[in-house]
Amino acid sequence: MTLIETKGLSLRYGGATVLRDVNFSLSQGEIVTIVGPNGSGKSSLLRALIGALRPASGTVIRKPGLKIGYVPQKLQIDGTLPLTVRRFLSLPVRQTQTVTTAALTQAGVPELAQRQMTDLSGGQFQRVLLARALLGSPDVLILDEATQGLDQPGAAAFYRQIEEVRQRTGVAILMVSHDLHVVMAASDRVLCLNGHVCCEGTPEVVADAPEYRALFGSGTQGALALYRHHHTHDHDHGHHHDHHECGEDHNAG
Ligand SMILES: Nc1ncnc2c1ncn2[C@@H]1O[C@H](COP(=O)(O)OP(=O)(O)OP(=O)(O)O)[C@@H](O)[C@H]1O
Repeated sequence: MTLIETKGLSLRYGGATVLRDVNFSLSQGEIVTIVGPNGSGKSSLLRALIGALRPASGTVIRKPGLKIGYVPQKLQIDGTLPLTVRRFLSLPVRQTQTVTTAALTQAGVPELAQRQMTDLSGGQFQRVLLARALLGSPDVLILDEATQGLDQPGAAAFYRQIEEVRQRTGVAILMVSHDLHVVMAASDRVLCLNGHVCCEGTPEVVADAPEYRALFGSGTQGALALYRHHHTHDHDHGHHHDHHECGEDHNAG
């Protein structure tokens, strides 16, 4: 079932078009990653999908009643305020202990409930943000560079947790990431942006695409083989592995 879809979506800030003609869809249970160089329109696409940015042309279609959980890149917490993890999860909407415990368990960190937010490591903090996004059982989880600042094992562990959540709950996951190696391995489908959709498909197809290699080089191939784990499920989304010509100037190499 399609949860979110864009048709011919173009986005503009003032007179500048930052993304044009994006046809994209996210189905139930899918993990899709958006990659692309800095300024290629990744965050703008996320903002359009959650309704925070109006299309210049084209449409965004969300399934009626769609619930979206959002994991931001970072969140500033006032270091002078004592705030336990459990209380943080109860802001701004009060949650029962059962609900917060369940969310923390899903995020893989049930033991953190009584800890102070300011005492958490980067990886633990991101797990708590994940738990917060899972409150209310979303249909879609959107993560905007949620592993920024984590080392590679930390990022890999975070993505494994996401995969586990997906398997347990069937939530669809859309993420923006610069951790190309890890992300490619954790995704069903990758969307490579550069002001438009450069290429799209399974991680293997995208890593092989000349458009992707022009942007990122060919170094991800080996890492991909190393990190790739096998999904036992099978999705039939009917997506094509599209390759488009990249009109932008590539920063080759
Ligand atoms: N509020 C804004 N007003 C004007 N221009 C903006 C605004 N937000 C983003 N842009 C521009 O739109 C383009 C796309 O930005 P966006 O943040 O979507 O890229 P990105 O792919 O997420 O980049 P990064 O990887 O650096 O986070 C950039 O050229 C950026 O400068």
